[in-house]
Amino acid sequence: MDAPHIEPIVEDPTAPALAMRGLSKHFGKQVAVNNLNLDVPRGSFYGIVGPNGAGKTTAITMATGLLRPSAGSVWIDGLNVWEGQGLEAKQAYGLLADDLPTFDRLSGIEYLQLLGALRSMDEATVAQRSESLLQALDLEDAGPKYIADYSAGMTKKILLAGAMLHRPEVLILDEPLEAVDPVSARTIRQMLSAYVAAGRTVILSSHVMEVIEGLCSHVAIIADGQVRASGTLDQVRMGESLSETFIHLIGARELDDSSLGWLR
Ligand SMILES: Nc1ncnc2c1ncn2[C@@H]1O[C@H](COP(=O)(O)OP(=O)(O)OP(=O)(O)O)[C@@H](O)[C@H]1O
Repeated sequence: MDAPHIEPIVEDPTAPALAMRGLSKHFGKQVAVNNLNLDVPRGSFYGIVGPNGAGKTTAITMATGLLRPSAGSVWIDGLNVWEGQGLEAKQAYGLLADDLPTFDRLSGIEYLQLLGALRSMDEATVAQRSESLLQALDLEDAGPKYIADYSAGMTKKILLAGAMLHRPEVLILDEPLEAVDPVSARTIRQMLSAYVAAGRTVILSSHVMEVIEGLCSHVAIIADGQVRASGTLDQVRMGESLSETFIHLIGARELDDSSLGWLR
């Protein structure tokens, strides 16, 4: 296999939609993210993949100002997240991640109203956008109900609606299609593609290579807290499927049949 493509980072970190420079995170002796450098070009649909424990969630959490890095800097939409522009940066992105608070005792509609108020949006715009998002995501009936009573897929969809409500420049989504039924998944794919077509940036992390290959223009493979390959989908795949590239880069592990003989 040829050397993997790693797209060089640009000189001006305010130019990309998201720029990570020398980003590191240590949890005691555990190095979760290790001097990570990555640019997400504006207007791209950017996939982030990597094995379990690669550091994807930690990097995203630091990039969005929710977890302080041990070292390094992050710019979102040209705004320095950790050095003085964190509040402005929070207006510039929308985030869907598993451990976000969902305010279970609010209904879906109230949750969107709360987010709208926190983002200083006017009520009429919030109402109009909420209605169209709930309709598109097949949550019309669920809208007045407590989020505590939502299924996993419904919760994912209301979090997605919340991330999109203020029409951010950069949408960052950790496994947005997980637990979502195929009809809703198709709608979400169409919504995200339209979002990118309108000139905004979507960053998506997923373990499902077909999702990344079907949607993304660019991809980064992350392992051990570092970028192992990055660039356009074709630059990274180098004529293979993304799944094959991933396995070549990360290394396949063969099942040790003898130690699992008891399963038979
Ligand atoms: N709060 C924490 N305390 C200690 N270690 C942590 C913490 N959060 C993450 N880690 C460790 O950091 C490493 C990276 O974890 P992270 O959740 O970022 O990986 P990931 O790529 O998102 O994995 P997955 O694909 O399984 O979601 C792992 O080894 C994990 O155990």
